[in-house]
Amino acid sequence: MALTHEAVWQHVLEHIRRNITEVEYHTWFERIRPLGIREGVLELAVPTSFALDWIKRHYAPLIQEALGLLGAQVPRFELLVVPGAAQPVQVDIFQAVPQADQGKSKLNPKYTFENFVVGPNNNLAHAAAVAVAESPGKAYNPLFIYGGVGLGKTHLMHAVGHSVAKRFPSLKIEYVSTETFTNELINAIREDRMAEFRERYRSVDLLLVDDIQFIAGKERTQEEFFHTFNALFEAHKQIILSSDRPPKDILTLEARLRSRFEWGLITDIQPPDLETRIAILKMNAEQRGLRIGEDVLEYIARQVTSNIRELEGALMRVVAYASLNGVELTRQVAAKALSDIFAPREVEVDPQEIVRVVAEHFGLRPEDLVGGGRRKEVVLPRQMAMFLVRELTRASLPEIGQLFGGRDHTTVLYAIQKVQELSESDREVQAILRTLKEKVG
Ligand SMILES: Nc1ncnc2c1ncn2[C@@H]1O[C@H](COP(=O)(O)OP(=O)(O)OP(=O)(O)O)[C@@H](O)[C@H]1O
Repeated sequence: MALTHEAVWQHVLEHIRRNITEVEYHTWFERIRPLGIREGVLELAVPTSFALDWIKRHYAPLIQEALGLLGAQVPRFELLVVPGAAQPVQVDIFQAVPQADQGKSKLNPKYTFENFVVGPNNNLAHAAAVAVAESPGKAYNPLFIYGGVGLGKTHLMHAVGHSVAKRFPSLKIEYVSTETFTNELINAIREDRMAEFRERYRSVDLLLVDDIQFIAGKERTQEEFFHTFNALFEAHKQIILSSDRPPKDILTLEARLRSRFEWGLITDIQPPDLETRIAILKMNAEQRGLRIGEDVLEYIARQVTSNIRELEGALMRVVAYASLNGVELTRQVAAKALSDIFAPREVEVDPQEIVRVVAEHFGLRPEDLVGGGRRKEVVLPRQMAMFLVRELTRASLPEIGQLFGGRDHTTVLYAIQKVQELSESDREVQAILRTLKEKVG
C-alpha cells in the first residue's frame, strides 16, 4: 500500500490547517514528510530536533485528533529527525490543487480524460466533451453539462482543457467558477478596470465556466456574461458551461442568456451505476498503488451511490482505517470504517438479497421479480421488493429500475407509492412487509 501514508498525511494536514493559523501551518507543517505507517503508527520526518520538540509539545493532540477522525482507534504517530526532510512534501496527484500561476490555466492535473471512467451514466457527456476537445469552437457550442453534486462535471471540463492544451498549445484557455467571475467583475467595476476585465475574458479560445446556475438573479453579472458569450461565440471560440440543472430550470435567468445556453448541446451526467462505481474505485486504488480486494471495493461501491467525491472519500477512509489500526483490509473492516457514516442497517442490506427473500416468500424465482412478466401474481411482489430496496438500501430510483430489469425510474416511483398507500390501508400488506423486513434484516 505504497501511498497510504501520504493519503493519511494529507487528511491529517487538512484537519490541522483548519485548526491553526496559516503562519503556524507554514512554519511547522509544510516541512514534515510522512515516511510510512508501521503497525498502526504514522511515522513522520521532521528536519530538526527543535522542530520535533516543538511539534510534539504544541501539536500532538491535534495530530492525534486528526488520526482519530480518520478512524484510528489508538491514534499514534512518531516523529523522527531526518535532516533532509525540509524538501517539500511529495505531492499526491490526487490532492494536487491547481496552481494559480500555471499561466496556461487553472486546471487540476488529475482531471483528465484518461482518469475519467465512462459508464452509461456519463457516456453522452463524455462523447460530447471529447468531440469538443477535438475541434473546439466547431463541434457543439456552447457545451452545457449538467448533473448533481460530485458527479464529474468539473472533471470533464478540465479534461477538455487538458486535451485542448496538448493538441493546440497556442490556444488560450480560461477556467473560472461563476463565483470567481462575479467577484472579479465586482472588483473590476469598483476599481474602474472594466476594459481589462473584458479583454481578459474576450481574448480566450476556450472558456470553461463552472456552476453557471449561480448566475441566477445576478443582473449585472448576467449582462456582462451575455456580452462575453456573444464576443466569444461570434469569434468561434469554444464555451463550456456546467450547472447542477438544465438551463430551463435556472430561475431568474434572463431569457436571452437561457436561449444562448440552449444553442449548442445540453448533456447531463447521472449518478453512476454499481459497475461504474466499482470501476472508479478500482482505478483510484490502482493509481494510488493500493491493492484492494474486489469484495471490499464492491462493498464500498454499494454504500455510496450518488456522489463520486464521497465515493472516493469512503475509499480513503477505509484504507486509512485499516492501516492506522494495523489490520488487513477486509469487507468487515471496511464496514467498520464506514459504520460512523452509514447506519448499520444500510450497511448490511444487499438489494439482491431483498429480491431473493421476497421471491421466496411468494413462491417465485428471483428472475420472475426482475424479469419483464406482468402476471398478477408477480406484479405486487415485485412492487413490494422495489419498495423494500428503496427503504432498506441507499439505491436511487434509477438504480432500482436497473436492478429490476432496466425499468424506468417513474415505474419504480409508481410502485413505491402504490405499496406505501397499500401499507397504510391494508393490514395484510402491512404484515407481509413486516415479515419480509425481518427476513432480510
Ligand atoms: N467518471 C469518473 N471517473 C473518475 N472519477 C470521477 C468521475 N466522475 C467524477 N469523478 C471524480 O469525482 C470527484 C468529483 O467530481 P467533480 O468535482 O468533477 O464533480 P462536479 O460534478 O463538478 O461536482 P460539484 O457539483 O460539486 O461541482 C472528482 O475527484 C472527480 O475526479
